[in-house]
Formats: sequence, C-alpha cells, structure tokens
Amino acid sequence: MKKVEICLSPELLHLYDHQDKVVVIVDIFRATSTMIAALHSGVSSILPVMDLDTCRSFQSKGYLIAGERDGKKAAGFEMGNSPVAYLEENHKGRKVAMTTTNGTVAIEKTKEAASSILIGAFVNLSATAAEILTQDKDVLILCAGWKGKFNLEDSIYAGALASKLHPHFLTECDSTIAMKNLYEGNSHRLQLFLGQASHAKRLENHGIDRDIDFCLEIDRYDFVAKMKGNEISIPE
Ligand SMILES: O=C(O)[C@H](CS(=O)(=O)O)OP(=O)(O)O
Repeated sequence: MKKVEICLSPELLHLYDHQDKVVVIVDIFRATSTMIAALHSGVSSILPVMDLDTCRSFQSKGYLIAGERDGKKAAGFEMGNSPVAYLEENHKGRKVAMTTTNGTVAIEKTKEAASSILIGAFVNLSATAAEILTQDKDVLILCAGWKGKFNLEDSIYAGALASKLHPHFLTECDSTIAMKNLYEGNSHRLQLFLGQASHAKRLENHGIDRDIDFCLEIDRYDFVAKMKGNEISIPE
C-alpha cells in the first residue's frame, strides 16, 4: 500500500525522499490559497519565483507580476498575495509570475525531483484528495511553514488531507499520525482553532480578514492545480 508522509517545514525536507512521489505543497496563509483563487478567476498559469528581482523581470515578458514580503505587496508589483484581490479584478488569460515569503520558496525546493506537484489549499481539499486517489504513488505533503518554522494552518491542512486519504494510504509516519489526529479532533471548529495561529494574527494586523476567511473555506472549488514544467495550471 502507498503511504502519506507529512514534512512539517521546508527546513526538514532533506530528511525526506521526494523523488518519484506526488508532492502536495501547502501554504494556507496565503500563497497556495491565492494560487487557487487566481486560477479560478481565469489566470492561465502561475510561475513561482524565488526572489523579487527575478519576478519583476517577467513583467517585460508579458506576465502579471505578484510580489509579497512579510505580508505586504512589494513595491512596484501589480499584485500582492491576496486571494480576494484575484476574485475582484479581471486577469483572465494572464500568466502570473509570483514570489511570496514562504510558499513559492517551498515550491522551488521540490520542483525538480517530485513526480508531480499539486497545490494544496482548504478551498480545493476534496478535489486534491480525489486526484491523489487516482494515482498509484507515495505522497509527501510539504508544509511551507513560516520562515522555516512549523505553523498550525499548513500542518492541520496536511492532517485533513491525510484523513481524506485514509484508509486507502498508509498514514503511519509520526507527523502524519499527529496532524491527522489534530485535524480530526478540531475539524468541527477549524476557524476557531486556526484563529489562534500566529500567522493568522500577524496577517490580521494587515487588515485582510476577508483573505483569512477565504483561506479557511473548505471545498469552495472542485479543481486541482498542478505543476506542468515550471508553471502551475489547472490540468486539462
Ligand atoms: O502573504 C502571506 O500571507 C505570507 C506573508 S508572511 O510570511 O506571513 O510574512 O506569505 P506566504 O508565502 O503566503 O506564507
């Protein structure tokens, strides 16, 4: 039987073999939630980029540039890291180059070796689980965390996904057992539970409560987002 492992921070990634696995990358607040919102709004693809300068250079190649650092839109960028902004503006058909504090870095770290990369978010949780169930591959869920540290929201999402994949996959890795239990014990009060998360509190100071609510909505969408080459899109 195939297995699901959870890596709780990109800093721990070297301890996991991610070759030939389905890797699900999650950054609930807010990069991966924003990617799903952008794709839903009609953006054709998203190119994750490590640094602001590289990202900025894609503007002359026709990309919409999205840059965020420490929760704020970076100077000179057209978009920051707000999912709600994509729902409110029309960027249909545009390609986006995106760089964020944690999420896009996590994607960059895994993109060479994984068999496939899916973008995880609560807003498309069940669709991602259904896609994984069609594949005969081990799964590694990589939590983007916050500047290398563990965070609650990415970890509990990982537990939610493991819970959906059980019993079709082995969930015997200790971090998977822990996060699956954490999710199952708190799924009835997820918003309240994650309201305590340091990341949610930090972002509240930026006055983006609507983003937080969006990121915690489960199964708003029924599509998956997948890496194809260097870009993320909705598979045909
Ligand atoms: O913009 C965000 O929500 C965060 C900012 S910070 O890490 O909390 O400063 O970036 P992300 O890459 O989406 O975690």
